[in-house]
Amino acid sequence: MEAVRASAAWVASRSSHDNVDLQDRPVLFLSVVTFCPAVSWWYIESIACCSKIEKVVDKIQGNVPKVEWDFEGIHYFDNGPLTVQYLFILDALLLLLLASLGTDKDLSYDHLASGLKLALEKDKTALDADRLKNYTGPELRHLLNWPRPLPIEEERVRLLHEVGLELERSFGGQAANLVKSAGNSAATLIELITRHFPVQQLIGPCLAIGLFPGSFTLKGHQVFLYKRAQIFVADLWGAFKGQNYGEFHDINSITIFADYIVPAVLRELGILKYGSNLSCSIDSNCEIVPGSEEEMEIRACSIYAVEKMRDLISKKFGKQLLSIDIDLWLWSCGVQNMALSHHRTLSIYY
Ligand SMILES: Nc1nc2c(c(CN[C@H]3C=C[C@H](O)[C@@H]3O)cn2[C@@H]2O[C@H](COP(=O)(O)O)[C@@H](O)[C@H]2O)c(=O)[nH]1
Repeated sequence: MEAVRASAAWVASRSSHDNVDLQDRPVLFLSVVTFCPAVSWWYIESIACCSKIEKVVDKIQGNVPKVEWDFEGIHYFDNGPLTVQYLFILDALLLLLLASLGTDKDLSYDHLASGLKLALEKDKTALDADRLKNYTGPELRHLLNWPRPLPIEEERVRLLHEVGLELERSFGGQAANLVKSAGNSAATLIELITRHFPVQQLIGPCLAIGLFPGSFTLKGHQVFLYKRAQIFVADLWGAFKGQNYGEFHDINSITIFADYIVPAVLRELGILKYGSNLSCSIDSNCEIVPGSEEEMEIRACSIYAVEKMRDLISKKFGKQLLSIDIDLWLWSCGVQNMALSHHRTLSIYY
């Protein structure tokens, strides 16, 4: 997504040393980097890259370990439209709740993925649009086999209703039709998702747009992350192995999905370096305010760093990697490292 790349580069270019330092950050060009992607990238490309990113790229010799989609064995897959419906609902429900401020993790990604899988195995109509429109909180709990009220249950139920309604209104009730109408273009699919599933909400200082939230405003600039919508595309690509519903001619336009895990892995690798205040907040589990400069910088610099890594791998080793593959590698490392210290933001817009 060019919009994601350009805005991540813009945030990276103006990120303060006090928060996130990328070492090869284009600080000098702060005032000239604009939203015009061509201009942004020209300036950023002119930065000599002799940083930690290069060291990491050299160390792995441009070889990113291949991580298979569903390496955890928790997703539903039947090679057809029901899988598309499943992935769409799963990604719509990925309201991250950083459990963070508290102690234990409530309803993790694994719970959601395997809960919905089990529900579909029991009843193939469980995710039909007319059912989605009518679920109540307790019914959703039952569907997910979750013993107590879900975290932010009302919000999840509201989102399910919206998904059901819009799928019915515009796509004959089927997420597979939404995917078909994108004509094998990842960028078009993301555009369709953010256009058809809009919800405007003001949270803290930032405006999050979309049931699949796409953009945030930072100092008057729109910053695009498209995390969940891009994850949906990546899930289709991974599940269907680039065929059928997973065939996208522009899959290389997808960036990483800026969550809280990938930045923590990049920090561990030394690619992201946080200033002392931010380091201190993260290491002592303090909340990072949603929509704050710190949060945006952490997420956008992660996108920028991985794009840089990808470019370097291409230049030095002649390999064209997808950001999706780098993301899955980093993410899978992160989820397996329980001791990883990550930023904690209490937000449903992840
Ligand atoms: N960057 C990135 N972030 C990802 C994923 C995935 C799942 N990808 C699937 C695709 C193939 C594999 O087999 C994976 O299962 C989830 N997440 C995010 O992690 C968070 C987990 O929250 P919690 O469990 O509550 O702590 C949540 O924000 C969720 O949105 C990914 O791939 N990359």
